[in-house]
Amino acid sequence: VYYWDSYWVVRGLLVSKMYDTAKDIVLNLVYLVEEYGFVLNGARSYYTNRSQPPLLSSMVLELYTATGDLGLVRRAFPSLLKEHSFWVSELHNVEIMDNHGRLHNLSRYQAMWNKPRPESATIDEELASKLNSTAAKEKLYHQIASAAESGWDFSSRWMSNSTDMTTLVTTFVIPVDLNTFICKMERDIAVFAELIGEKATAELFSQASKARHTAIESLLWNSEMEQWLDYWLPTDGNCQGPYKWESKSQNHNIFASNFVPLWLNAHNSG
Ligand SMILES: OC[C@H]1O[C@H](O[C@H]2O[C@H](CO)[C@@H](O)[C@H](O)[C@H]2O)[C@H](O)[C@@H](O)[C@@H]1O
Repeated sequence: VYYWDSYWVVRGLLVSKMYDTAKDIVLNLVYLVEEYGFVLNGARSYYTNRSQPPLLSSMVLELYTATGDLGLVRRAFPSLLKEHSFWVSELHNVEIMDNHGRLHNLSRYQAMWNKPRPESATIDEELASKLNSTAAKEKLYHQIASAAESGWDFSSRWMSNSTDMTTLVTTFVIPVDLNTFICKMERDIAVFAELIGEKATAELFSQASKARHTAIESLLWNSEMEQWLDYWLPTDGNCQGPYKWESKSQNHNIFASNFVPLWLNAHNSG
């Protein structure tokens, strides 16, 4: 099982009316949250240091929409809350102040790893051999694993120099797609909370989704290009923030991820 691949697998299974199989995949992912606190990149022991683009709530929603299985919603609900905590924890959260002095919270990818990926150790060591110090190599391994968490391994999206993989700076990028997925997760949790009668939680997550939507529109939207752009933090900092937003820090390159807010329709319903 791979995390974000499962989203499309589940959609395919639902189209094929294989509801039980789709549900079992979702329950496998729920189990990973129960066991590890987040959905692993994949169900293998060497993937315990990172997740992947968070689409579990979307899978639960697709299943509920197709089958009306409220039992599944109840079963998955605590895990969705737990997964949300993981994505807004100190590890992933960054505070940025906009031009009007308003503080926003957005998330970035960050693996808990600074060694070669066991599944691709030779490739990673070969790349790191271009660097001199152990510290520089460990930083590179950390950035490689974080890029793997993004599911975009490996895109120039995460590189300061698009032709040199040793310049990966994944953890310094605030990604459009990740924040859209979390915004949708918050909206989905609000819907589920309403369904199971948890009014206070529904209100909390509806507010959280609106706040992230505002952050995405304030910091990532580019009105001249009419698309959302990844935002780059200064790579010489410690990445804790709060950072002061600067228009020059938006990445003006065009990636499919710039349009993810359209795909999820997150721009309309906040
Ligand atoms: O289709 C599964 C995934 O395949 C790619 O990434 C995976 O393989 C990498 C190398 O073995 C590994 O380091 C990474 O953590 C895995 O996720 C692909 O880039 C992913 O998008 C995809 O989900």
